[in-house]
Amino acid sequence: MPHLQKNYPRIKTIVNKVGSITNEFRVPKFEVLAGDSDMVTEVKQYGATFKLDYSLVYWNYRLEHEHLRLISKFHSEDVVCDMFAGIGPFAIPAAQKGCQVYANDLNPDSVRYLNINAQTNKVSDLVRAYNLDGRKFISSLMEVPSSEGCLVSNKENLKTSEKEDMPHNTQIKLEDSCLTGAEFESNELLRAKVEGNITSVKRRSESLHEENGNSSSAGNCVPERKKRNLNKPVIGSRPFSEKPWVHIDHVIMNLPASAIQFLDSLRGVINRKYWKGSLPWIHCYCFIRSNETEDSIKLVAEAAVGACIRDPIFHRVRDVAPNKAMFCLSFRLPEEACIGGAETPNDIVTTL
Ligand SMILES: C[S@@+](CC[C@H](N)C(=O)[O-])C[C@H]1O[C@@H](n2cnc3c(N)ncnc32)[C@H](O)[C@@H]1O
Repeated sequence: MPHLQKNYPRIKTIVNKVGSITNEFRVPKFEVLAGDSDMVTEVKQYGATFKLDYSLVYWNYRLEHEHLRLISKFHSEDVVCDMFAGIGPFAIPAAQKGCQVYANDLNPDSVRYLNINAQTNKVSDLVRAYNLDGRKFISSLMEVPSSEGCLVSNKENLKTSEKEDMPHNTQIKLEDSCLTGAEFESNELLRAKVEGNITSVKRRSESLHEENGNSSSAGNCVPERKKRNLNKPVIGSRPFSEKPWVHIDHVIMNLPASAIQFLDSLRGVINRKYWKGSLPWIHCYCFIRSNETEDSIKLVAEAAVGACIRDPIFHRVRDVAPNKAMFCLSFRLPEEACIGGAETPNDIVTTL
């Protein structure tokens, strides 16, 4: 077979996916049909190279077009937050475009490869990687530090019934969980972090968004381009915005089986007093079964964020089974979901 000859000897292992994915990290099980049992490999998507271990992390080559579609909506100066980043198929190309990316995954192996891939693709300066549960990640990221004059956590401003268990000192926890590739490789440093000997990872303080002022492009998925010095080269040329609580343009939530249940973590985390410019676009992936509709999914999302969602955009990503399709629900976070935003309406229907 000519194509086999062409690929030989690069193909070292042939595997077959077995069973369905049930584990938290969405890692499929494979049986080795031929070759090495080592499942570390390299793949390419739209000019980026990704190293991964198929036996340890999630990877789905079928999402290439979707990764590209979403990134095409971003502008080079956008700040992106990827709650379930995996090994970086959104984060790396977004950073290659010039975006600053806060990328998180609960799977430590995914974070390790995310950092390796950021280095390989020369975008380490624009990617901050975290190893936290998605909820903790977003609440920590949005926490206004006391040095900014905010003495209580954002969640403290919510009604008691809406409070979640907020970890004390979340800012320190967030910094402790932000690991560069080199740090991840260093067991000693990791141990020191766990033991609390190191409380922060050095951060550059300048905020890109302080100079941007207010801008808004409600109803349009492509945010307005912000003013900046166009003489500056895009990639790696500016300090990373270290104040995520001041502005983020996009939040990516690609965990289709349950991302919609994480939407409540966006409720009451943004404090309008500190936030500059328009609210972020949320890109929440979900499955829609034949007994569900876009309207029913919208109601679930509204109940989670505690506010009406205006002009949602549903994009069909792919069919995953005869009665089940993967969608991306994109919407701008409503003002009512923020502290100091418009008042939360109490007439939201929560039943399906
Ligand atoms: C469907 S994969 C998507 C990965 C990547 N964004 C992509 O498009 O290929 C979902 C990822 O979410 C991670 N994950 C699962 N539960 C999580 C949680 N509670 N908090 C953060 N990440 C989680 C998994 O480890 C997995 O890497």
